[in-house]
Amino acid sequence: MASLANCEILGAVKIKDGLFVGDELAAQDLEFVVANKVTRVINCSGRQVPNHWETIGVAYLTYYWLDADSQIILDQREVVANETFHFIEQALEAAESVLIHSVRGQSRSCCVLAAYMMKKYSWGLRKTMEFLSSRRPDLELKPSFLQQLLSFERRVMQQSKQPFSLDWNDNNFRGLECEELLLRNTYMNSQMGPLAEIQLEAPNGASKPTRLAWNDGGVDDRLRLEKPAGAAETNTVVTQMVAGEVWDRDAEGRFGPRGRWWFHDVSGIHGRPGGWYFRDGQGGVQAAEEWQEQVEESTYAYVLALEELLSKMRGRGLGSPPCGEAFAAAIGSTCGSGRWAVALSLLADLESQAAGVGASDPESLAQALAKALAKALACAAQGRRQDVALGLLERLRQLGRGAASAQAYADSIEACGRAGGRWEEALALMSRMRAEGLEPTEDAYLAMLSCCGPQGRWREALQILFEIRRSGGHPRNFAFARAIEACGVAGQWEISLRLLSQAQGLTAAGRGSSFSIKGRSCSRACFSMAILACEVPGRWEQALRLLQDMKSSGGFEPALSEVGAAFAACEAAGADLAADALAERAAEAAARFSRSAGQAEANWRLYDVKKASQLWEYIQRNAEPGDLDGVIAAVEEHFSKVKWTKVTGSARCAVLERIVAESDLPGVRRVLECGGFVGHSALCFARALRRRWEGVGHHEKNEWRVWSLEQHPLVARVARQILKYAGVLAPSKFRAAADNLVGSGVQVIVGRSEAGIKVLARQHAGLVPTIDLMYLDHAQWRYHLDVELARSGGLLRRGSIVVGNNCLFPGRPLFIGYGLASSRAGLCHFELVPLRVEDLVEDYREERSQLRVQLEDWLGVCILSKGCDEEDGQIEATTTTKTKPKATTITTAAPRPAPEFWGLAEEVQRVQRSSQSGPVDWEAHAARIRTSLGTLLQSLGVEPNKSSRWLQCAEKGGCSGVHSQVDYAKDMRQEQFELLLGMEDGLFMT
Ligand SMILES: C[S@@+](CC[C@H](N)C(=O)[O-])C[C@H]1O[C@@H](n2cnc3c(N)ncnc32)[C@H](O)[C@@H]1O
Repeated sequence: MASLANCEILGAVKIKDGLFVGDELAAQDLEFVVANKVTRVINCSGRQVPNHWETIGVAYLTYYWLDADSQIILDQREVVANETFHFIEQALEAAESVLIHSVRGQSRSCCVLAAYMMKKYSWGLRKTMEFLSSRRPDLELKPSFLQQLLSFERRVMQQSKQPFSLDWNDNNFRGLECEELLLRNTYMNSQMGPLAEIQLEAPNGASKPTRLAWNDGGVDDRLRLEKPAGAAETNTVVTQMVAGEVWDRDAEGRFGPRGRWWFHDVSGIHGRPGGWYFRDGQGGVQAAEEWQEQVEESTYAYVLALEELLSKMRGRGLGSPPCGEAFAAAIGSTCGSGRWAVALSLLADLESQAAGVGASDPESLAQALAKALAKALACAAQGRRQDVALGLLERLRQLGRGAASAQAYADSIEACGRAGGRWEEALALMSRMRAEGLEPTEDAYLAMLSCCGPQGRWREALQILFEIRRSGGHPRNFAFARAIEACGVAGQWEISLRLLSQAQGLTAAGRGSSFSIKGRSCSRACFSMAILACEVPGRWEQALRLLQDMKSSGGFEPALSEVGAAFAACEAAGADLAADALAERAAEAAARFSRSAGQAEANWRLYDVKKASQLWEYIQRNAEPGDLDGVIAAVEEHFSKVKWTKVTGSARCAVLERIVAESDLPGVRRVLECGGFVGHSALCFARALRRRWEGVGHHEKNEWRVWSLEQHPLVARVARQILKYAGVLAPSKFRAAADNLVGSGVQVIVGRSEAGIKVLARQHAGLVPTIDLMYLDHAQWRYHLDVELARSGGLLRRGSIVVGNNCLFPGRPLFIGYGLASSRAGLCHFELVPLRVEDLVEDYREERSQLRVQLEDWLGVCILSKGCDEEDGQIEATTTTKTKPKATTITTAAPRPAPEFWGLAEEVQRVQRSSQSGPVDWEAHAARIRTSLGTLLQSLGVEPNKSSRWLQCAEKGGCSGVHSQVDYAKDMRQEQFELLLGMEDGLFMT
């Protein structure tokens, strides 16, 4: 008999009297609505399905949710749960009916329905889902909705005054109200029928009888369980059969109760042998290492399965080795999927078992614990959780008997690197490892080099190359690439080039490396790092030659970063010689090169260049030359009405201009911006600076300046054209340094921000700090690092203001973490300025079409309380000249973002990366990051400052012109980021 689970259910399904759940067909079925007296509808898919019957008086509660894992349905404050609950109850009290629908009626709507049932009857989630799936066997809740329901269950249980019913057989059903009793009986009856059978189909479609096949034939042969026969074969049929209480997907991917245990006849999933198996009392087999794969999709199933496994293990006293091993594997898979809290509690559990008196096999428990700790440590390193990793290493050391192995140290060193190049701690680990009699492995050396490279620790990096050789090994390309990077960052370009030729010899000898750096092969990375090493010192001839070698001898097509760095090297040389002609020639050389490199063209982000050029044409058509206000208005009009471009936008610029206008004395006169793009923010700075300084006092004192750093040479060229058209481009022979002002204006510096800052700092050496306002609007990883570069390079003073854009959307968690850490260290005052901005994002449904959304963003504002102009033990003087004031550099360790911020940064990175290759659901991302950052900040007692002094711009009319009002987030319900599609232009500011 075909199981009901195989049926496709169309239309509405009755859950109980007066309550229906359905799909889009049900939503438009007037006959159904009238026949069932449906007077209220909860539309969970307002974007996809219109409110069909509003016009005939049906009341709607509409939500614009996506059927996506990132969608928040059940918010922590229970706004949605309460709203829907009362909406349903009101209809039922009036003996009318309610339809809850989405597009397919299987996920969003069922999530709302489940929350209602749980609240109404005080049922646990499992029981509710069992009931719902008896009514709607094709239930297919998104895993994250289940997770939200799980949290909802916890909250409701805490608040509930009456006991929760978790099971159909709990004893309190006798006292049930008539309605609930009816539901119980309905459910029990449904279990007598065909639903009890779960039929699985073999891949060829033929029905396959369920069968348990133990790989060891039931003889408890661990070896055969570990590596079953046929494990190497691909496409081996995996029979998954269930009996009991665990919820999971079936072979067709349907979610439902699949019994009390998973039984895998695992003879290799896609050719991948299974791992450790846990054999339960009834002879079931749990492939613990397969968990992650199996349950990634379903956190709920995961947690249930884990609980089940644990209680079984506890029941059995964890006595036998397979249990301990399975425990270790479970911890590994838990950490691997980022469920730290679960993993750490598992570890604590295992530790207390191991420490317990009378464990039946303490030796194997200790081994299992060591294995679990090591596994968790490796996962912590991958997850950039240095804090967790070092804690775990310590616990391994305490276990003794070599538990803290060389690999554990290597993983810990890697964690230091991944958590932001914490090379000092990594070095300390290296020495401790040696002190404990452990020889560093190749992994440890490579991890150490990964710490040193980005931090410019070139001496340490060379020392490691030397040690690898001394220990009889051969440094591979990976090691060379990192060492070349370290030398480059430290300005040792000549050593970088020498190392590159050694690495090339290595590749020629066939001793390269299979590793990769940022997705590129290491031999390619060696070239890349060497070209970057030429950027700051302006070694443009070498850079261009390397580009050629890279292609001719390496066979690699240069990408944007490499061509851009060569270009910037040319520009830096041009700037040094104050010769436009040279810069022009260098620019041509780089552009010619990019034209000849097919792949480079693709990587050149021509899309950005095209948009920038379109904007430039629009400005020429719509603004007069020399009319700064007119040019800014044209940029903003183009942004809001014609095409979205990644400019700062007027709401944010209003705040920036206000900062320039109203900053405390001595005031903002010199601005450094990272990420100039077409110069929109630079234009706004120029306008505010002009207003503040021009016409004030003696003309020499009126000068102001903006340095705009932009890595994309072709975009930077467009920016120069626009700035020139607006009449604010600095004269061409304008020196970058601040000591020799010869007029006000904006100077565009081409190249990576870190290079630009170093060039400025070098030219500026020996002078008082000059940057009054630093604006960060480029790559998220660079925000805090560039502030530190500017600070340590002597560019920032006490009272300098640093503003980071996009802190909430798309998110700059590291900058927030850095701001908070600096503020705690007494180095600055930090605040988050909330803004409600309208943005256009590309619609994920129709590629390249645009979606207008209103969303919240935060500007992170740091006001330095200590600059590099201050004498205090942390600062050392470097140079003094007769005519110039003392210059200083800071030698203290930079404040670092706390580890929790790194995970969020990864998340932002993932989304930004995927937006480069395809459409992204930005609204869902906005909602997710709002929740995660909000929760994190709440735990730190921080919240955006709604009464920030920088916010009242529009109200005061302080920043005239095109700005519309800055309306900041007051009502957090609005954070659902409703679509403003269909709203009239001009209603919201841009
Ligand atoms: C959001 S746009 C800046 C918008 C600009 N502030 C405005 O209002 O028009 C970011 C720009 O940063 C540039 N960028 C990204 N990473 C950079 C880096 N490390 N150094 C310099 N520029 C960078 C990108 O090429 C891009 O043009």
